[in-house]
Amino acid sequence: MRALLSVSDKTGLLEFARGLAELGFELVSTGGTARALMDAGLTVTPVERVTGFPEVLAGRVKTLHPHVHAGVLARADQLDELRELGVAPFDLVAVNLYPFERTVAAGAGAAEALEQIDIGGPTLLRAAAKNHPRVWVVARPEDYPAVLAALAADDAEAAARLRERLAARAFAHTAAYDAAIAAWFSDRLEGPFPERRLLVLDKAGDLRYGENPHQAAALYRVRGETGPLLEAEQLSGKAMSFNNYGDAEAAWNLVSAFEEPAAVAVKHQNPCGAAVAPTLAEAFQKAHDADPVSIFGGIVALNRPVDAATAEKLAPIFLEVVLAPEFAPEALERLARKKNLRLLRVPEPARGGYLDLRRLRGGLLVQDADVAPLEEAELRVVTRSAPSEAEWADLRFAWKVVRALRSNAIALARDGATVGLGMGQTSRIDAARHALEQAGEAARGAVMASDAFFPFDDVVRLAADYGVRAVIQPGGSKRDADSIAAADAAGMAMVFTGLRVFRH
Ligand SMILES: NC(=O)c1ncn([C@@H]2O[C@H](COP(=O)(O)O)[C@@H](O)[C@H]2O)c1NC=O
Repeated sequence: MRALLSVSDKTGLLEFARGLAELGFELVSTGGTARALMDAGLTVTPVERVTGFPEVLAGRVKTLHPHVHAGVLARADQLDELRELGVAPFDLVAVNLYPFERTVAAGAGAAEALEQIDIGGPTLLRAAAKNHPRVWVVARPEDYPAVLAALAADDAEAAARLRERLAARAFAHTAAYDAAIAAWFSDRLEGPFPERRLLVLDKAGDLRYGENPHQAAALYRVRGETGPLLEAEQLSGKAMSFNNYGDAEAAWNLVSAFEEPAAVAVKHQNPCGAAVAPTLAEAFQKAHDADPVSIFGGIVALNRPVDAATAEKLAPIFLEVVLAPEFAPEALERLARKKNLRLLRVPEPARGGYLDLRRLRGGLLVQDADVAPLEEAELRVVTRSAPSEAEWADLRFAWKVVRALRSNAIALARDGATVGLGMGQTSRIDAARHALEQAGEAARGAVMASDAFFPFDDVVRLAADYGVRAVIQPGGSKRDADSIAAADAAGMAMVFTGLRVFRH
């Protein structure tokens, strides 16, 4: 039996090769792999001896030769033909590829990136995978132990099943490799919306179920991307559910928008309370008090390490998930006592652009994620009175919150905390009504943010009736003048952002 070993990542190589040698395999290898094996005292046939041709062009051509590929591709019923050609068969191919993705992620230039496009390796993997009824193909070091075990066992059927699984993995591996190369070209030549985009999804784990118990679900990573929830470390509690992930991401996105200590509670993708304060414990208390009913069973995101004081406030409340950049040991000890509460340490604030993908049946809507900052230079006071300093702070705060709500959305805030939220309504006046009714007396002296312009002056008039003092909204309606006049009549200040922030 003969094995061809040609690997860039030499993890586990020596143990694997030793195991193969003990099973009676002759080992054939390319330059660096052969050297590593020989240095470890193993007997190796250099691939040049098989091809009768040196490795040339700085490694661009090593295994690309009929004496290699005929040996890999010959079916069991073609071995006589192979013998007549004077070519010996290969029974196993273990190849892993030049690290193209890692090289370009490290900022390599075009010339270096091109050199890292493996040609011979994928060719070998595809050939061996095609011929899996006879040949073993091993593309990942983590598969070495299973292959050795199957070779040592006397179960031809189980071995054939494993060879088929390995073949499927090898084709997925080379396809993903080519997808990374294609993405590298298209990013450089076509930008984020190329004619064809190849998404590679790697399973991160099965989920117990989807949005509802009758829906099966799993979590996947998008190859080449990272994200706060994908990088998060679960410190305690039950496994995260499908809905937990969605809600935790929504909470993390909003809490990451604040510089000062902040707390955000989310239910069903929408914040139900958000607040900033000099300390995290105060911020959480304010976010909780914003809607002490809805937070029940909610998800809380905090943008500072959770200290003992905050943990004391979190502990009595039934929550699904708490996520934060860190947990102090006392806080962890206190909260981990609650077995059902999931605690997530999230290393990175959610910052920077990414592509937002939304599924249609048979299609995908792709857009830049809405991370555009509020441009101070774009802010325009359009009323006779301007916001006070405290109102400005609340307007900026409310604007961040309204962006996180499903449209149509209205957020009311006061003293760095939400006091009323209206979201997911089909009319803006209904969103306003919901927010104002929820706030009640707390609307007096509060500020209001709207995710899109006011088509009529009704929202402003209603807000004035409740005592709202200042409004922030994109502006741009045909009837802006009516809303401005209503604000002026009530002595309210109004600021235009020039930026619409729908979330559908
Ligand atoms: N050109 C070839 O014929 C060729 N054959 C195998 N390789 C790659 O060479 C690497 C191993 O090289 P070495 O054994 O010299 O460290 C592997 O990643 C393998 O995928 C090749 N290199 C690139 O295409």
